[in-house]
Amino acid sequence: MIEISGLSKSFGAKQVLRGVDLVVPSGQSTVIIGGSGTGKSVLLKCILGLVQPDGGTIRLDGQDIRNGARDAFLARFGMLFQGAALFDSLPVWHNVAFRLLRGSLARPKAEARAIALDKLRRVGLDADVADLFPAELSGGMQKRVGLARAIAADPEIIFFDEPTTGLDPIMAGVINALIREIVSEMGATAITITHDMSSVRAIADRVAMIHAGKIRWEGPIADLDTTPDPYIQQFIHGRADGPIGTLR
Ligand SMILES: Nc1ncnc2c1ncn2[C@@H]1O[C@H](COP(=O)(O)OP(=O)(O)OP(=O)(O)O)[C@@H](O)[C@H]1O
Repeated sequence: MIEISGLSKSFGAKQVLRGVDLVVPSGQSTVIIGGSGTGKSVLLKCILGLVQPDGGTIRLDGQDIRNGARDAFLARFGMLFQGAALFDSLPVWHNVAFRLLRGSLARPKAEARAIALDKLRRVGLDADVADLFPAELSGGMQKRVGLARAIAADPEIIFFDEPTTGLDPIMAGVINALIREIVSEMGATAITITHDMSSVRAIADRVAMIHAGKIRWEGPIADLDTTPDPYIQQFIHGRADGPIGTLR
């Protein structure tokens, strides 16, 4: 379980997070929604320790993330970055096995390759893709490779940052279904940032909306459509009129 309480972060005069309180239950898929620039990525970066918050606490299984070994902490996470973020100069299998070839998770090369091939198979890619370079793959295939990389070390917690951006609706559906399957199969805790409402519905057990630096609404996906919260209603229906200003 990840417990975030009173998290705040400013950049210069700009207050991005103003006291975020959120509990992310283990083994469930939580999706974070909110307008552009509301601090969704900053929140994830705070959890990963890539951005230092100004105030508040983040606990993982009861322990403050500032205490304890950094390497061991990061080894528990997997991450699918926006745009897949593959290394162009490395073949696909090497991209997937990246974290298995160095650091605390290092394995012998042959074993790392075998794991990479297994994870590629898991996301629907054949072994003949393993020795290609990322530039030789379509955007959807690159996303799958990014997904295989995110699960390569069997992480307990996986972050998906806008997993369907740039994909056609069918490929987006395939990636959503894969994410859902992987999370259920691995029993992993997932946190996804997305603007894509069909992704929210396909992936989420729980939804949290961030607005004006705080969690505006949080609840099970089944309550999303029926909540009277005007911010949620405006957001999920994509209305220009409502309490969320459109001049940003
Ligand atoms: N390192 C940084 N230095 C200065 N400002 C930053 C930094 N990182 C983020 N910000 C600012 O914090 C705000 C929130 O950014 P963030 O990337 O978290 O938004 P987001 O909700 O993920 O947006 P989007 O949905 O468009 O990706 C933005 O105004 C951004 O400019």
